Amino acid sequence: MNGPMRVVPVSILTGFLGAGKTTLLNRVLKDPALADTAVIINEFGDVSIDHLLVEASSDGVIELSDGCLCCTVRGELVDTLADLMDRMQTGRIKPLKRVVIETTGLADPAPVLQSVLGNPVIAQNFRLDGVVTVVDAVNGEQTIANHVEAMKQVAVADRLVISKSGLAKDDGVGRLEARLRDLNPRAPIIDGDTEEAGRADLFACGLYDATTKVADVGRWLQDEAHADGHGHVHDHHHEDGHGHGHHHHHHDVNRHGSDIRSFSIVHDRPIEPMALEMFIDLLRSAHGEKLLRMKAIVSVADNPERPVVLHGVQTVFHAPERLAAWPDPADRRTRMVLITKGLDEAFVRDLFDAFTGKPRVDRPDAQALADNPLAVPGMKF
Ligand SMILES: Nc1nc2c(ncn2[C@@H]2O[C@H](COP(=O)(O)OP(=O)(O)OP(=O)(O)O)[C@@H](O)[C@H]2O)c(=O)[nH]1
Repeated sequence: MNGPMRVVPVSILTGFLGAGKTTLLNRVLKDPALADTAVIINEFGDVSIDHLLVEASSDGVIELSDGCLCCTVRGELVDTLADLMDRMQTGRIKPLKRVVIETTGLADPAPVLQSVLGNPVIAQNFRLDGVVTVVDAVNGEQTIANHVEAMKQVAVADRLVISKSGLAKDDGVGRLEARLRDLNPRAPIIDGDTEEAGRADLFACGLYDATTKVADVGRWLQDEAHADGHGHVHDHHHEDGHGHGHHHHHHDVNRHGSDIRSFSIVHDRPIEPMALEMFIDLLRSAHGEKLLRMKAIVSVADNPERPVVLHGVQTVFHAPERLAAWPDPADRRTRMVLITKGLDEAFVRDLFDAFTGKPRVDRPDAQALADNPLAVPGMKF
């Protein structure tokens, strides 16, 4: 050990699926004041895309394996923080000024906070500095009403950032602000489009203090601390007996509702633009409510050298983005991660196969699907 270490502030960046966490993080990370920040990201889905999209130097981003931070990989978070400490103390990495943890959109923040606040080893070296919660101006109100995790994410926040205000309907932002105020009277509400939201001090909130939040927050944290009956949170990510890298969705799914599923589609040939457009249109128009999140990096046949990144958040599909090149040139497969609520995986796979021309006797072909009156035009690549 090289003498006493500084206690490193930890910021938690949370917000529901697709709210705009990674977008905000990418902006804030450009602030030179955030040099020497480690970013820990966590993705819900067995094919990860997020690490390809976070624009920090690759060694600054640590990806926790498949599973959700608030349940299956919570132990992994504790291990990761302990490992960072060890590497700093032995001089293998420069002293960190800050750690930012981006949670999955489905994360219940209470157990994540408790991992940092309640673990004695972690608490010696890290302090929880603050929780920044991103709320999407288009879907936010509805999402808070429908998902208890989203409501808790707002209630525990030190700062609330409203994203996508430019896409909201006339009085949408005002109504959302009023709802946020009810749930969290003290946290400043910041418009994500402002310069303020993109500065490093967004994350510098001061020591986390649950007593300044609505009364429920203290109770949630206490409930988590006592969850195992021993007053502290155990590392339970090995409980399925499979060890690292083999976490199973059923833990997460149990916690988040039995009809929430995450699955991925991997395809190794470029996809015709029209086929992709029709697949997305049909999925969105007919099943958008059940599609909590879709994230994809797609090889499109018109220019397979430059993949397209797609983001769907409930019924909203954001404008596709063409990357200049593949983030990892060795892997040029199309990868889609979907998080659905009450939408059958087999159905979505069949739809995808139909549009990408994988023949099967008992399935309608792409033309028949495209003739579906529910399909709406619009997604152009
Ligand atoms: N117009 C607009 N689009 C935004 C804004 N913030 C995010 N987006 C878009 O919303 C989509 C989802 O953004 P992400 O930053 O990936 O959201 P996330 O919260 O990290 O998503 P998950 O990790 O899946 O929960 C992307 O297409 C973004 O470009 C915003 O303030 N305005």
